[in-house]
Amino acid sequence: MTTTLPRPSRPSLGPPNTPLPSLPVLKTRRGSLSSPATPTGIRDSLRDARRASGTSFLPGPRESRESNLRAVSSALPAKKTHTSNLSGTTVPKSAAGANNTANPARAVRKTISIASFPNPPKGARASTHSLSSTSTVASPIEGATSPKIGPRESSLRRTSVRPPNRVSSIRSYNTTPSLMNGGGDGRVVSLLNLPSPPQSRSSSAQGSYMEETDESRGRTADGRTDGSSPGKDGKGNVIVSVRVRPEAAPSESSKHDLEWMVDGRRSLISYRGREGGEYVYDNVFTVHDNNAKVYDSAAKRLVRRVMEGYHGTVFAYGMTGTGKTFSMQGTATSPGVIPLAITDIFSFIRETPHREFLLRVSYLEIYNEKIHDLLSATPVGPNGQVGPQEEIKLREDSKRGVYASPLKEEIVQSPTQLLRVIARGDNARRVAGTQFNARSSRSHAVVQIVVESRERAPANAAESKRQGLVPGGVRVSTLSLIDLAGSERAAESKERRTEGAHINKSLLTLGTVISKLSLDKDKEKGPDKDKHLPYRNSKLTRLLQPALSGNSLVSILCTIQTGSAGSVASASSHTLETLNTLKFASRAKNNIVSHAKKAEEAFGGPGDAGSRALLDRYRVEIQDLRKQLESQKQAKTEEAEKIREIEAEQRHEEQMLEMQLARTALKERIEHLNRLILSSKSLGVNANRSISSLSIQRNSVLTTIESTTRSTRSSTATLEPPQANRASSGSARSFRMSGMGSGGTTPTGTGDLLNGESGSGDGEEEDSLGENGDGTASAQVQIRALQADLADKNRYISTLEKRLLQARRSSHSRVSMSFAARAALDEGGAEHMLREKDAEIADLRARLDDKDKMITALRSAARKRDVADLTVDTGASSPLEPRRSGSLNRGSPALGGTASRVASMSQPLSPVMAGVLSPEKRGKSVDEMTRLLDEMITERVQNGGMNGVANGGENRVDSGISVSVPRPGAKRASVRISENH
Ligand SMILES: Nc1ncnc2c1ncn2[C@@H]1O[C@H](COP(=O)(O)OP(=O)(O)OP(=O)(O)O)[C@@H](O)[C@H]1O
Repeated sequence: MTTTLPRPSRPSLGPPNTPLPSLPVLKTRRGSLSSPATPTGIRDSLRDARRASGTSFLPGPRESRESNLRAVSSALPAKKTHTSNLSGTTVPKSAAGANNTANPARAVRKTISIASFPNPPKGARASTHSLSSTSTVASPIEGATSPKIGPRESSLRRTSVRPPNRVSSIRSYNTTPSLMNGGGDGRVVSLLNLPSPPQSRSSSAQGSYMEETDESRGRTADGRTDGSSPGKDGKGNVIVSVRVRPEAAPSESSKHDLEWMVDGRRSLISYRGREGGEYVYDNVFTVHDNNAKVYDSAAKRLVRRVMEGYHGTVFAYGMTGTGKTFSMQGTATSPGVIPLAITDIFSFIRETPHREFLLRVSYLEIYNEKIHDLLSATPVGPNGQVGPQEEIKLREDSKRGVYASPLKEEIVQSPTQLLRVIARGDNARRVAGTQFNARSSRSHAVVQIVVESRERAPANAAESKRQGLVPGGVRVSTLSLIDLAGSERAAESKERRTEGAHINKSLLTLGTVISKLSLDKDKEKGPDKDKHLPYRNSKLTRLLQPALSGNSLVSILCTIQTGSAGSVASASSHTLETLNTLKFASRAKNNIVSHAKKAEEAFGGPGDAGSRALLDRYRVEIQDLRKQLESQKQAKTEEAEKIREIEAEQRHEEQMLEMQLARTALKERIEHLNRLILSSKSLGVNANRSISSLSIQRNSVLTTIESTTRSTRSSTATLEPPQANRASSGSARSFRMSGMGSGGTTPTGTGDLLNGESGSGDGEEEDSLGENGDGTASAQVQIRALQADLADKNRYISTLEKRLLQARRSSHSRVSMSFAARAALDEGGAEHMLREKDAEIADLRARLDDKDKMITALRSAARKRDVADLTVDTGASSPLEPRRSGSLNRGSPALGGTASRVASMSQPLSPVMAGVLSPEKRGKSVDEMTRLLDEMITERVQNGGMNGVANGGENRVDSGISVSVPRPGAKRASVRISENH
C-alpha cells in the first residue's frame, strides 16, 4: 500500500501555551510532496490508496451515489467568475500557499481538532499519556493500514510535526474551559465521547442506521477500548464535520481532480491548488458516505446527550446547493439528521424507563431577517404570497436564554407525529430555484425540540404517587436542528438578490462572531472582557447566541462540493467559496468553546405559574384536577347520601300513608262487616218483633250509621273499586232498608234475598217508623241511612264515570295508535272490535241488572215490612208519630225539595194519621216513599253530575256520560252510558 502524500518527519509538538489564533495558519509543508509524481502516477497512487484506506479523491466513483442528485452544474456556465460573499470574513491568507503545488516545501494549512486528542483513561490516566504518543512519527500510510493506530493518532502525529509557529488551532484539553476538563482534575471528559446507553437499532427510521461499530464505540479496529486510543469518537463538546457532495454528472478525471483529496478515515481534506492546505476535522464525509453515517458520526451522541439534559445545536453550513438540506432532512430512502434524531429521541425514551418525558416542538424560519413560525404560518397562496403573520421577536431571559416569541409549540408523542409536524413546517418553508439549486432554501430554518424529563416516582411509592409527589424535579433541555440558507453570489432576479443579501449578511455575521470568539476566549483570561460580539447584528446569530457562547453542545456540518474539472464546482470562484467554508469550519472548531452543563432539575411549585417546564405545570394541574375530582367525588357521595335519605324518608312517608290507608280500609271493612251483622240482627229483631230488641237495634243502627257516615266521609276522597263501591252501596242500601224496617244486603246478596222473598211471600210490608215507638229517632236514622246511601251511590256513580272515562281514553288511544293498523284490518278486525263493544255493553247490562235487583230487593223489603206491619198492632207507634214527623220536617236541608217531600210523605205516618192508616194506605205510602226516594236519588245523581260538571266539567261533558236512575214505578233501573267519540 502506498500513499501519495508521504508525511514529513516533524518534531514533537506539545500543547500550545500561547493564545491560539482564530484562523488556521498556512504553514509550509516540508517534504509533504517531496516526491512529486506525474499526474497519471499520482492518480493511480491515489486510487490505490483510496481502495485500501477508504480515502476518497474527488471526483468520486459513479457507483454508490445517493439518489436525488440534481444537475445543477449543467444549468450553469462552465466558467464564470464568482465573487465570494464570505470573502469578507477575516481570513488571513498566506502568500506561501499560492504556489504550494510546485513548492516541495509548500505551506499546509492544518487544523487540528480538539477531538483528535485521545480520551482520558478510565482511571487516573495522566493527561500526558496521549500526548506522549504524539511524539511518534508515523506516516499516513501507517495510519491507514495499521489496525493498531487509529486515524486520530495519525492526525496527532501530523500535528506533532508541525512547527510551533504554525497551526495553532490545537486546543489543549488541559486548558479548554469546557467539560472536556472534567471538572479541572486534568481528565478529559468529553460529553460527546461518553458512552451512550445501548441503542436500539431497530428504531432507526427506514432501518438506515449504520450498525454501531467498534470505532464508534470508542474501540480501535483491533477491539481495544478507546481509553488510551483516541478512536473515532474522541470528540469534544463541539464537533465540526465536513461533507463533500458528489457531483451530479461526474466527468472524466482531470488535473483539477487532483487538487482535492478527501480522506474520510483520517478526516482530512487537502487542497493542493492556490491557497491550498490540509484541513482536518472531527469528521470528513466523502461522497460515498450516506446520511446515516453522517448522523451517526456527527449528531447521534449529541442527541443522546440532549436527552440526558444538555442543550445541543446541530447546524448545516455551506454554499448553496452543496447538500445542507439533503443532510439535515434527507430523502425518503435516505433520511437525514432531523428524522434520524427524532427516531433516536424516541428510542432513548423507550430505553429509559426510570424517567418520564415530555416533548414539544417548534419550527421557525428567518427569512429576510424576519422570523416566521412555520407551524402556524399562513399557507402560501397560488401567487406565492404569504399572508401576514404576527411578528415574532427574539427575547431573552435568564432561564430560557434567547428565544422567539410568540411561537407555536406542539406537544408530540410519537416519532410519526413529530415527523409530521416537521414535514408541515418544511412545506411552509420558502424555497426557490436559483442558479445553483433548483430548490434552494431561501431562509434559515430552525427546528427546536424541547425535552422535559423527570425521574419517575418509584413503583413502591404508590402513596406519594397518588399524592402527585415525585422524587426529582424537571429537567429541560433543547435540541436545535438548523438548516442554514446557503451563501450565494448575486442572483439575477431582484427578489433572489434581496434574499441573497439577507442570507449573506447573516452568514457573514455568523462568521464574524465565530472569528471573534477566539478573541473573546483569550480576553476572558485577561482584564479586558468587554469585547463586543455582534450577536445582535443578525437574527441568526442572536438565535445561535446561547450555542455559540458555550451553553450547549454543538455540531457543525459544513457541506462543500469540489467538482471535477470543467464543472461549476471547479470554477475558481466556487473553489474560493469552498475554501471559505473549510476555513469557517476550522474557525468554528477552534473558537467555539462549549461549557455545556446538564440542565438542573427544577422544581416548579404549585404557585410557579410561569414555570417553563410543562411537565411541572402538568403535574401541578394533574394534582389540582385530582383534588377537584376527589372533592367532587366526595360531594357526589354526600349528595347521593342525602338523596338516599330523602328517598328513604319519602318511602317511609309513603309506607306510613299506605299503612294509614290500609288501616282506614280495614276499619271501613270492619265497620261494613259490623253493619252487615247489625243489619242481620235488625232483620232478626224484625222477625221476632221484639220492641226491646228493635230498640237495641235502633241504637245499634244509629251507631252504625254514624260510623258509616264518618267512614264514608273519610273515604270519599279515595276511589274505591267498583266491587267495593257496590258492596258499599249495598251496605248503604241495607241501611236504608234497615231504616225502613227492611233487611239489607249487598247487591250480590240481593239475589238470595229475592230468593228468600219468594219463600216468604209478597205483600209483606213493614213500617219501621212505628216499630220502635220513637218516630223522630227512626226518621233521623232513615235520613242518615238515605244520606249514606246517596253518598255511596254518588261514589259508585263517580267511580263508574271514572272507569268509563278511562276506558274511553284507552279506547281512544287504542284507536289513534292502531289507526293505520285498523285501516289495514280486514273485516275480522272490525268484528273483533264489535265483539269488544258488545262485551262492554253486556258488562254494563249486567251492572244494570244488579241495579234492578237492588231495586227489586228494596221493594221486596218494603213489601216485607208492610206484611210485617199488618201483623203488628198498628196503634203501637202512634205516640211517636209527631216526633217522627217533626224530625222529618226538620229534615236535612241538604236533601232540599226531595227531603221535604220525603218529610211530607211521612205525614201519613204522623201520630195523627197513623191510627187511621189502612194497610193500603201504608202500602201506598211505602210506594210513595220508594218513589220519592228514587226521585231523590235521581236528583242527587243529577246534582252530582252537575257538580261533576262544576268540578271537572270537561270530563263530564267530554265523556258524555249520563246516568239515569230508575223512575218510580219503572220496571227496571237503567244506567245508560253513552260515549261521544
Ligand atoms: N450527498 C449527496 N448525495 C446526493 N445528492 C446530494 C447530496 N448532497 C446534495 N445532493 C443533491 O443536491 C441538490 C442540492 O442539495 P440541497 O438542496 O440539499 O442543497 P443546499 O445546500 O440545501 O442548498 P440551498 O442552500 O440552496 O438550500 C439536491 O438535489 C440534493 O438531492
